[in-house]
Amino acid sequence: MSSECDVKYVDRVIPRISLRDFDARVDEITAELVAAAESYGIFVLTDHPVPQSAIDAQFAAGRRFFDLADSVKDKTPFVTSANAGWEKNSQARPSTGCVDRNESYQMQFSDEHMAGRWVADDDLPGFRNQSLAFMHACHSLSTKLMMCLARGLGLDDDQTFVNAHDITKPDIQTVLRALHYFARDAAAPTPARYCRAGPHADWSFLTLLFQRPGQGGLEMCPGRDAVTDFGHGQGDDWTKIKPAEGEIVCNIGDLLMFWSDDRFKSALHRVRTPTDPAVDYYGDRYSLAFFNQPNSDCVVQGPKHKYPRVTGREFTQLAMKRNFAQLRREQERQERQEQEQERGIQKERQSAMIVPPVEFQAATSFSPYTGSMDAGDSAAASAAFSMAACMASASASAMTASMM
Ligand SMILES: O=C(O)CCC(=O)C(=O)O
Ligand SMILES: [Fe+2]
Repeated sequence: MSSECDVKYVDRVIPRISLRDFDARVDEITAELVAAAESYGIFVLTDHPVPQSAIDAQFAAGRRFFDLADSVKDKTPFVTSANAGWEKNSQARPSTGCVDRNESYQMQFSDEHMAGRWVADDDLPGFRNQSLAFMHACHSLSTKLMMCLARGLGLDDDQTFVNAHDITKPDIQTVLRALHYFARDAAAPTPARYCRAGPHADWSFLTLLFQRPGQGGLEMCPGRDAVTDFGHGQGDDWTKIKPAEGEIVCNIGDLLMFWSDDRFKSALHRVRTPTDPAVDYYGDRYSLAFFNQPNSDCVVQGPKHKYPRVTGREFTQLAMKRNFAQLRREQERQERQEQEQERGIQKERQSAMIVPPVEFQAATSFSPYTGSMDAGDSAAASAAFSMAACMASASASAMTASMM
């Protein structure tokens, strides 16, 4: 994993697809969606049917939720089995081995998943109805895209994907996630291993992402050839996706990559951690991610049968298993690296003691050895500390990490 500071940027043109006159232009729109899905797997929708007033209202509702005291938000904590509820600084990413520094609230359509997970009307009047209305608008737009993508793949039934995302059934897994990234002081250095959202691909079928103008940070890196490939560290060059009013960023998720036998690409993306006051956004950042996730019982099988047939539930379980195995490998790698660093420091200390330079004996506090050793000590100490913090929160959230 490269650090945020030495990242390479590439100016890619992210496809922009207008949904104007959808019914009349459906073939043209389908061709554009397929081309975008086959290349970067990420595109921007314009002239779509979700009104700006509805987007603004949902951002305002999310803002009201995040402004509540943690003790109130914690009345509806995140649970993995439901993939719903509130969590803070607890989603660990395999790419970083650390938790993302944000809070999020995940909402689902089904009463079964949301039992005890909706914030109470007394705490936030109207929040539930507002959010469900927004989710229906996102779902309705998603069904148009699903129909085009099924046609583009040449499936016999262009409703295959729509039918696999039936929000009236209790086993629907689709999620609206409201996110809040905390403001950082631009004058203070960013702590080691502080990540807004580490590189990842979504497990969903298709994600609709709403950003606020001026609250930048979203970046993408294409190039995963197979859904089984994590891709972290390969082709590590990123492109910024600037937020703009009225636009929706869509990214193909792993499920659609799997379902299309890897023809449609699920893109790596992340939210940049601000480290450079000249270019980065340090303020509070809010976003809304609508993850289309299928019914647990639907059957997933690509037209070319590249991968075995699985149910929606099995796909999610396999993705979680793979994710946590990779997370563990990354955390173990970091632990080994820290132990090696610690051993190197011990060796350096011993050799400094064997041959103490004259100036070291005379003026300890100005010695270059003292200086470098102190610097090493404090770097190692702070790395060890932050790793311990990461490990603690990662294991606390272990299997609670949300599914995207
Ligand atoms: O907040 C964002 O812009 C991206 C969020 C995201 O990628 C996720 O939650 O999976
Ligand atoms: Fe994501």
